[in-house]
Amino acid sequence: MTYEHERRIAELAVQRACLLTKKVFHEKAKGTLAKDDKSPVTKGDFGAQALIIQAIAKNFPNDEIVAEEESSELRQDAALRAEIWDLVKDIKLNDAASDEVIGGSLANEEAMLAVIDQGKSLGGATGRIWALDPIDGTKGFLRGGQYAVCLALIVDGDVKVGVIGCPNLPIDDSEALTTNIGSEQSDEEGKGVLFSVVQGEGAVSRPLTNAGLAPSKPISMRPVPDVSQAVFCEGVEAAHSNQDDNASVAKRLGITAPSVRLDSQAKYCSIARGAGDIYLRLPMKKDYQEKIWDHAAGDLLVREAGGQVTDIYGKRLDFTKGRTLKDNKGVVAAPAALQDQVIDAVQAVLNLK
Ligand SMILES: Nc1ncnc2c1ncn2[C@@H]1O[C@H](COP(=O)(O)O)[C@@H](O)[C@H]1OP(=O)(O)O
Ligand SMILES: [Mg+2]
Ligand SMILES: [Mg+2]
Ligand SMILES: [Mg+2]
Repeated sequence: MTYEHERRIAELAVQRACLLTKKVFHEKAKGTLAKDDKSPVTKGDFGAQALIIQAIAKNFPNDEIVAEEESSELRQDAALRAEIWDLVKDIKLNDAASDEVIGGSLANEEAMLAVIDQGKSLGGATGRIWALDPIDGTKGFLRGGQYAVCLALIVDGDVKVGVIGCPNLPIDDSEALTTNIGSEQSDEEGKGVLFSVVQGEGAVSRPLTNAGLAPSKPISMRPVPDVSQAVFCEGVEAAHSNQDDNASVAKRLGITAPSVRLDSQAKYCSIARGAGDIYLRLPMKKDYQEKIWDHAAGDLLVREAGGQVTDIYGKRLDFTKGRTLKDNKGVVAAPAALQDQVIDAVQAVLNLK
């Protein structure tokens, strides 16, 4: 089937990167730095980016990569660089055949820095471009909450493949509906899900493992007969989306259940498997441009699971504009049958009509 090879490489690469992020998650010192925009980056972000780009470069050497991180801070910090190299050089899938297809050890620290910097593509409307967020929700990762390792393949501006690893999400879909997954200390038994999707082939999930891929099962959004019965998801960080506006939209729709707050693209994953129904990300700042690596995989996952994903104007997310979604504002994702109603409420709350 189309893109099956890309999907498998992406799944294995994300699964292996999750072994590294889980290791860092349990370490007290996560090697946190503040980037120019004040957002945090950790050993986990750099290490996961190196491992995933290595797998893409080995299998698809002509593809471009738009990735969140770059190596300049590490080039000035020998101690941190050595700590990351220590992690990266030892992480392997516990299944030789699986590790082989994404493996081939990096030679040394310098090779690791070079591979991290292969993620500097400017993106755009043509060609094969991977969008990589090695840790989405770094603040959640540092808080002990949800985070996700996210990878998507965009071909001529269209998302074809999406893979998201969520080490702290419950494996059991229904448990996810009843537990306050946003604030729970996690990463124990029963946690860790790998989501994947290919355009036209549907969305699936499987437990994350430390070896080869576990068997997958199809996932879909759950039917919501009446919008007032919907559960909505939103981010934990109040600076990333307008929680007051999100609440006003919910109220307008007659939704009384409290929101489920969780960091990262785990929100797209949750609604795609029926653990919640609507994802609202109403803008905080007029000038913030969402990044393609924060949405590409989740966008396709939700659409293939029976949903629609648009911005606050009801426009599909446009991945042809470079590294950011500069022609979109905010994100609204819902079951296809409810999307118009939700967009109407969003536009009323934001005075857009
Ligand atoms: N002002 C902002 N508005 C929307 N998203 C933001 C803003 N600042 C940072 N982000 C991004 O939101 C994502 C996390 O979303 P959520 O809060 O839903 O988990 C991160 O990728 C984060 O980027 P960064 O990686 O630079 O921190
Ligand atoms: Mg992110
Ligand atoms: Mg990130
Ligand atoms: Mg970040």
